[in-house]
Amino acid sequence: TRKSRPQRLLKAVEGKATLGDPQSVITAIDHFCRHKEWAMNVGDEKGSILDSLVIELSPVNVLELGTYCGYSTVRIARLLPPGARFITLEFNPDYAAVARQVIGWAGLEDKVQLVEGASGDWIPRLREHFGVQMFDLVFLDHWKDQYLPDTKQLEECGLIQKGTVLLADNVICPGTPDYLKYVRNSPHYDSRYYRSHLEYTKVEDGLEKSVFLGF
Ligand SMILES: O=C(NC/C=C/[C@H]1OC[C@H](O)[C@@H]1O)c1cc([N+](=O)[O-])cc(O)c1O
Ligand SMILES: [Mg+2]
Repeated sequence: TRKSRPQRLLKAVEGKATLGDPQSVITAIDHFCRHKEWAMNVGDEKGSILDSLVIELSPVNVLELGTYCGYSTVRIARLLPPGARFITLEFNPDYAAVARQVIGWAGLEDKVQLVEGASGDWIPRLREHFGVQMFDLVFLDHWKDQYLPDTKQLEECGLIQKGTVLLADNVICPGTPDYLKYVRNSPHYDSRYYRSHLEYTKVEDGLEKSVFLGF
Protein backbone atom coordinates (compact mmCIF):
# COMPACT_ATOMS: atom_id res chain seq x y z
CA THR A 1 0.00 0.00 0.00
CA ARG A 2 1.07 3.59 -0.64
CA LYS A 3 3.19 5.13 2.11
CA SER A 4 1.55 7.61 4.47
CA ARG A 5 2.58 11.26 4.55
CA PRO A 6 4.49 10.79 7.83
CA GLN A 7 6.35 7.90 6.20
CA ARG A 8 7.17 10.08 3.17
CA LEU A 9 8.34 12.82 5.57
CA LEU A 10 10.61 10.27 7.30
CA LYS A 11 12.05 9.24 3.91
CA ALA A 12 12.88 12.89 3.25
CA VAL A 13 14.72 13.05 6.59
CA GLU A 14 16.66 9.86 5.89
CA GLY A 15 17.54 11.11 2.41
CA LYS A 16 18.61 14.62 3.38
CA ALA A 17 19.55 14.88 7.06
CA THR A 18 22.82 13.96 8.75
CA LEU A 19 22.51 11.23 11.37
CA GLY A 20 22.89 12.74 14.85
CA ASP A 21 22.43 16.32 13.66
CA PRO A 22 19.11 17.74 14.97
CA GLN A 23 19.31 20.94 12.91
CA SER A 24 19.64 18.97 9.67
CA VAL A 25 16.53 16.96 10.63
CA ILE A 26 14.58 20.19 11.27
CA THR A 27 15.80 21.66 7.97
CA ALA A 28 14.92 18.50 6.03
CA ILE A 29 11.36 18.43 7.42
CA ASP A 30 10.80 22.14 6.77
CA HIS A 31 12.06 21.71 3.19
CA PHE A 32 9.80 18.71 2.63
CA CYS A 33 6.76 20.55 4.02
CA ARG A 34 7.44 23.76 2.12
CA HIS A 35 8.33 22.24 -1.24
CA LYS A 36 6.81 18.76 -1.34
CA GLU A 37 3.87 18.17 1.03
CA TRP A 38 2.40 20.34 3.75
CA ALA A 39 2.30 18.63 7.17
CA MET A 40 1.08 19.82 10.57
CA ASN A 41 4.47 20.39 12.21
CA VAL A 42 4.77 23.58 14.25
CA GLY A 43 7.12 24.70 11.47
CA ASP A 44 10.10 27.05 11.26
CA GLU A 45 8.41 30.38 12.02
CA LYS A 46 6.51 29.33 15.16
CA GLY A 47 9.39 26.92 15.84
CA SER A 48 11.77 29.86 16.28
CA ILE A 49 9.42 31.36 18.88
CA LEU A 50 9.28 27.94 20.58
CA ASP A 51 13.10 27.77 20.54
CA SER A 52 13.50 31.18 22.18
CA LEU A 53 10.99 30.32 24.92
CA VAL A 54 12.74 26.97 25.64
CA ILE A 55 16.14 28.71 25.79
CA GLU A 56 14.77 31.42 28.10
CA LEU A 57 13.00 28.92 30.38
CA SER A 58 15.71 26.22 30.36
CA PRO A 59 13.10 23.75 31.64
CA VAL A 60 14.00 20.61 33.57
CA ASN A 61 10.67 18.78 33.20
CA VAL A 62 8.88 19.08 29.87
CA LEU A 63 5.64 17.53 28.61
CA GLU A 64 4.55 17.63 24.96
CA LEU A 65 0.99 16.66 24.03
CA GLY A 66 0.85 15.54 20.39
CA THR A 67 4.17 14.26 19.05
CA TYR A 68 3.02 13.72 15.44
CA CYS A 69 6.28 13.14 13.47
CA GLY A 70 8.54 14.44 16.23
CA TYR A 71 9.46 17.79 14.64
CA SER A 72 8.73 19.92 17.72
CA THR A 73 10.09 17.11 19.89
CA VAL A 74 13.45 17.48 18.14
CA ARG A 75 13.26 21.29 18.31
CA ILE A 76 12.69 21.19 22.06
CA ALA A 77 14.97 18.26 22.98
CA ARG A 78 18.00 19.73 21.19
CA LEU A 79 17.82 22.80 23.48
CA LEU A 80 17.28 21.09 26.85
CA PRO A 81 19.94 21.21 29.57
CA PRO A 82 21.66 17.92 30.50
CA GLY A 83 19.57 15.91 32.95
CA ALA A 84 16.29 17.41 31.77
CA ARG A 85 13.34 15.06 31.43
CA PHE A 86 11.11 15.26 28.35
CA ILE A 87 7.91 13.20 27.96
CA THR A 88 5.94 13.37 24.71
CA LEU A 89 2.50 11.77 24.34
CA GLU A 90 1.13 10.53 21.01
CA PHE A 91 -2.20 8.75 20.52
CA ASN A 92 -1.68 7.54 16.95
CA PRO A 93 0.67 4.51 16.76
CA ASP A 94 1.63 5.20 13.14
CA TYR A 95 2.67 8.77 14.00
CA ALA A 96 4.55 7.46 17.08
CA ALA A 97 6.45 4.93 14.96
CA VAL A 98 7.60 7.67 12.56
CA ALA A 99 8.42 10.04 15.44
CA ARG A 100 10.67 7.46 17.11
CA GLN A 101 12.71 7.22 13.92
CA VAL A 102 12.86 10.99 13.41
CA ILE A 103 13.98 11.49 17.03
CA GLY A 104 16.53 8.66 16.57
CA TRP A 105 17.86 10.22 13.36
CA ALA A 106 18.45 13.43 15.33
CA GLY A 107 20.35 11.41 17.95
CA LEU A 108 18.02 12.59 20.72
CA GLU A 109 16.45 9.25 21.75
CA ASP A 110 18.17 9.41 25.15
CA LYS A 111 16.57 12.80 25.92
CA VAL A 112 12.99 11.91 25.06
CA GLN A 113 10.42 9.46 26.41
CA LEU A 114 7.76 8.93 23.77
CA VAL A 115 4.60 7.48 25.30
CA GLU A 116 1.86 6.04 23.11
CA GLY A 117 -1.70 6.52 24.27
CA ALA A 118 -4.41 9.05 25.00
CA SER A 119 -3.35 12.10 27.02
CA GLY A 120 -6.46 11.79 29.19
CA ASP A 121 -5.48 8.26 30.18
CA TRP A 122 -1.81 9.03 30.78
CA ILE A 123 -1.92 12.38 32.63
CA PRO A 124 -3.17 10.84 35.91
CA ARG A 125 -0.40 8.23 35.71
CA LEU A 126 2.61 10.41 34.89
CA ARG A 127 3.62 11.06 38.50
CA GLU A 128 3.70 7.45 39.70
CA HIS A 129 4.87 6.02 36.37
CA PHE A 130 7.67 8.48 35.62
CA GLY A 131 8.31 9.92 39.08
CA VAL A 132 7.72 13.45 37.79
CA GLN A 133 6.39 15.93 40.37
CA MET A 134 5.53 18.88 38.12
CA PHE A 135 6.25 20.27 34.67
CA ASP A 136 8.15 23.48 33.99
CA LEU A 137 6.92 23.54 30.39
CA VAL A 138 3.91 21.94 28.67
CA PHE A 139 3.70 22.22 24.86
CA LEU A 140 0.13 21.62 23.66
CA ASP A 141 -0.16 20.59 20.01
CA HIS A 142 -2.60 17.67 19.95
CA TRP A 143 -6.32 17.60 19.29
CA LYS A 144 -7.52 21.18 19.71
CA ASP A 145 -10.58 20.25 21.76
CA GLN A 146 -8.34 18.37 24.19
CA TYR A 147 -6.25 21.39 25.24
CA LEU A 148 -8.72 22.57 27.89
CA PRO A 149 -9.72 19.24 29.48
CA ASP A 150 -6.10 18.13 29.59
CA THR A 151 -4.99 21.42 31.17
CA LYS A 152 -7.66 21.04 33.87
CA GLN A 153 -6.59 17.46 34.47
CA LEU A 154 -2.92 18.53 34.75
CA GLU A 155 -3.99 21.16 37.33
CA GLU A 156 -6.02 18.60 39.29
CA CYS A 157 -3.08 16.16 39.30
CA GLY A 158 -0.76 18.90 40.63
CA LEU A 159 1.48 18.60 37.57
CA ILE A 160 0.97 22.30 36.86
CA GLN A 161 2.36 24.41 39.72
CA LYS A 162 3.34 28.05 40.30
CA GLY A 163 5.67 29.02 37.45
CA THR A 164 4.66 26.25 35.04
CA VAL A 165 4.54 27.59 31.48
CA LEU A 166 1.90 26.32 29.06
CA LEU A 167 2.71 26.93 25.38
CA ALA A 168 -0.16 26.19 23.01
CA ASP A 169 0.11 25.87 19.22
CA ASN A 170 -2.77 26.73 16.82
CA VAL A 171 -4.72 29.01 19.10
CA ILE A 172 -5.98 30.85 15.98
CA CYS A 173 -5.82 28.18 13.24
CA PRO A 174 -7.37 25.61 13.56
CA GLY A 175 -8.18 27.44 16.83
CA THR A 176 -8.75 26.50 20.45
CA PRO A 177 -11.43 28.98 21.55
CA ASP A 178 -12.46 27.39 24.84
CA TYR A 179 -8.82 26.94 25.95
CA LEU A 180 -7.94 30.52 24.95
CA LYS A 181 -10.90 31.95 26.87
CA TYR A 182 -9.92 29.93 29.93
CA VAL A 183 -6.26 30.92 30.15
CA ARG A 184 -6.94 34.56 29.19
CA ASN A 185 -9.77 35.03 31.72
CA SER A 186 -8.40 32.95 34.59
CA PRO A 187 -6.82 34.94 37.47
CA HIS A 188 -4.45 31.99 37.85
CA TYR A 189 -2.70 32.50 34.49
CA ASP A 190 -0.68 35.32 32.98
CA SER A 191 -1.23 34.77 29.27
CA ARG A 192 0.22 36.37 26.14
CA TYR A 193 -0.14 35.75 22.40
CA TYR A 194 2.84 35.40 20.05
CA ARG A 195 1.46 36.26 16.62
CA SER A 196 2.79 34.19 13.73
CA HIS A 197 1.48 32.12 10.82
CA LEU A 198 0.13 28.63 10.29
CA GLU A 199 3.15 26.51 9.43
CA TYR A 200 4.42 26.95 5.85
CA THR A 201 1.53 29.33 4.97
CA LYS A 202 0.52 33.02 5.12
CA VAL A 203 -2.56 32.24 7.21
CA GLU A 204 -2.52 33.83 10.68
CA ASP A 205 -1.85 31.58 13.63
CA GLY A 206 0.16 31.92 16.81
CA LEU A 207 1.33 30.51 20.11
CA GLU A 208 -0.24 31.36 23.45
CA LYS A 209 2.13 31.36 26.42
CA SER A 210 0.39 31.07 29.78
CA VAL A 211 2.28 31.16 33.09
CA PHE A 212 0.52 29.53 36.03
CA LEU A 213 0.53 31.93 39.02
CA GLY A 214 -0.53 29.35 41.62
CA PHE A 215 -3.97 28.84 43.15
O1 LIG B 1 -4.82 18.87 14.32
C1 LIG B 1 -3.70 19.31 14.52
N1 LIG B 1 -2.93 18.78 15.45
C2 LIG B 1 -3.48 17.73 16.26
C3 LIG B 1 -3.02 16.40 15.86
C4 LIG B 1 -3.79 15.36 16.10
C5 LIG B 1 -3.26 14.02 15.83
O2 LIG B 1 -2.04 13.88 16.51
C6 LIG B 1 -2.36 13.46 17.86
C7 LIG B 1 -3.43 12.46 17.58
O3 LIG B 1 -2.76 11.27 17.25
C8 LIG B 1 -4.16 12.96 16.36
O4 LIG B 1 -4.29 11.97 15.38
C9 LIG B 1 -3.17 20.46 13.73
C10 LIG B 1 -3.88 20.84 12.59
C11 LIG B 1 -3.41 21.91 11.83
N2 LIG B 1 -4.15 22.30 10.67
O5 LIG B 1 -3.79 23.30 10.01
O6 LIG B 1 -5.17 21.61 10.36
C12 LIG B 1 -2.25 22.59 12.16
C13 LIG B 1 -1.54 22.20 13.31
O7 LIG B 1 -0.39 22.85 13.70
C14 LIG B 1 -1.99 21.15 14.10
O8 LIG B 1 -1.30 20.84 15.23
MG1 LIG C 1 0.10 22.41 15.70
